[in-house]
Amino acid sequence: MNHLVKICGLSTPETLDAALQAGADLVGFVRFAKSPRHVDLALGQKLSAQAKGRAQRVVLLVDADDVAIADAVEALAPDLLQLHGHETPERVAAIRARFGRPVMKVFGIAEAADLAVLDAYSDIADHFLLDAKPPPIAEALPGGNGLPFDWRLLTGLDPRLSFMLSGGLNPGNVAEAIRLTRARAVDVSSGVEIKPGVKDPVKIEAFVKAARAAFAVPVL
Ligand SMILES: O=C(O)c1ccccc1NCC(=O)[C@H](O)[C@H](O)COP(=O)(O)O
Repeated sequence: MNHLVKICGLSTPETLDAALQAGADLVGFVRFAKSPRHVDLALGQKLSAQAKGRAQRVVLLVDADDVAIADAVEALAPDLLQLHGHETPERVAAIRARFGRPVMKVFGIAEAADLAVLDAYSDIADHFLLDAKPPPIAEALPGGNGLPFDWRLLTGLDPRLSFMLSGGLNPGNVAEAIRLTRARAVDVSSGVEIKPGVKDPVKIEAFVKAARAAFAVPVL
């Protein structure tokens, strides 16, 4: 995974266009009914068609069953499935085999011990996304909470490990996050919004620019 910027939770043609114009490499569509960013199948299909050939299209699912995944794959024809729930290595392998799409498994990080589980997925998931663990309150979403985790937890990771960084990133902090973690790919949702579920084209452009500038700084 090399120098990629993903804008997640896009749900209107206008903000999707802003992400594409800004040069996002990946665009994410959330399929999780409780989310303010959830897209139904008809809207998801329309947005995905708009992004086709311009960015990698990612469908985000949370502990989805095969029927829900099949519906999303048929309607949105994603390039990548982002699994944002508690999917076991066996479940990730089964989804990958059944749906024939690369899979990005998400890991919630709050402490060093949370990184230990990555090993179990290393031969199974195509990509890792390291996100903040959701806050321990009943109404918290599994992701998209705009909360960063302590990026210093990643400094001990094997430098060959490729991962996408997310959780509370925004145009103002993404450069520091890249510098500290040496992430080669970043993902944002809340940090480019005016309020939950409402993306801001100006913030989207600023985020992509800030990430690209930070990626251009040589790693020492
Ligand atoms: O965005 C949502 O509403 C959402 C719902 C359920 C699972 C995941 C969700 N979002 C994930 C993301 O948008 C990102 O991959 C990641 O969590 C970063 O989000 P943020 O901290 O808001 O930038």
